[in-house]
Amino acid sequence: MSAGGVARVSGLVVRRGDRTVLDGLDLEVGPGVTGLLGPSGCGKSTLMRALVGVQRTHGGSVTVLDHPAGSAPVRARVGYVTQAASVYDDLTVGENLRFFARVLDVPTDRVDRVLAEVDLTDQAGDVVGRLSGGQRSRVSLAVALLRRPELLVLDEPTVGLDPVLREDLWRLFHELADDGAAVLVSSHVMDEAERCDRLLLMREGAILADGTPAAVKESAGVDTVEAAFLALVRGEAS
Ligand SMILES: Nc1ncnc2c1ncn2[C@@H]1O[C@H](COP(=O)(O)OP(=O)(O)OP(=O)(O)O)[C@@H](O)[C@H]1O
Repeated sequence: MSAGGVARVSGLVVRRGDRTVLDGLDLEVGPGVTGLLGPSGCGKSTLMRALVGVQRTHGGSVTVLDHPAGSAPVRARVGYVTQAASVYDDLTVGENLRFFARVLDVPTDRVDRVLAEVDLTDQAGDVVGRLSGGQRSRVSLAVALLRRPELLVLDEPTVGLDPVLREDLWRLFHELADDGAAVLVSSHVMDEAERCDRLLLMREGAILADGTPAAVKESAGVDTVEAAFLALVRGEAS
């Protein structure tokens, strides 16, 4: 693995139903905030599931922190937040966090720290079922942060959030990356691209571009990441 590499995908093949979603994909994920951007259905969630070791694969390999993805030595070192909130609606925010801290064998004094990180300290006594969508997704994120993951995989964490909350979350992703985590964030909206240290532009299971937002725009000779994506797609078609 190259210096700083946290996850490495090599020749990955994944079929879902009768469709080959990933067909020999190669990439590495390192420290910093990496954005995985591409249209709905291009395979972002499938790739993320493979990185955390919950996706059946049909070829190639996925290595995380020098171990096979999903294997016992890395499970506690990887955090994964899906699009569906995975917390208990009938418990309060604090009760959820304390419950998961016990299940995950994390000292319960981490709970206050992660609630502050996701800006939910004031909601600690609120029942999750009565929170807004953005607050609920931050509870799931707080659970994922309990074990201080070295690789944090976030599947469309900003969908449906208002601009202020999106801004706050992106700031948090960068703070986590500054603390040393590799943060992989998927999105199907290109306007999130500028917030990433590195971009992976994906289409139909393939990586079209890999680089900083500035480099991706410059190599396509355009001003926005969206225009770069379109130029790359047109270039492929011609
Ligand atoms: N459970 C499933 N069974 C069969 N095919 C599936 C299943 N889940 C996803 N797929 C197919 O796999 C392909 C990739 O889906 P995936 O969820 O990885 O895309 P995505 O880029 O994450 O999309 P989105 O942005 O909408 O979440 C899609 O064509 C989808 O139809």
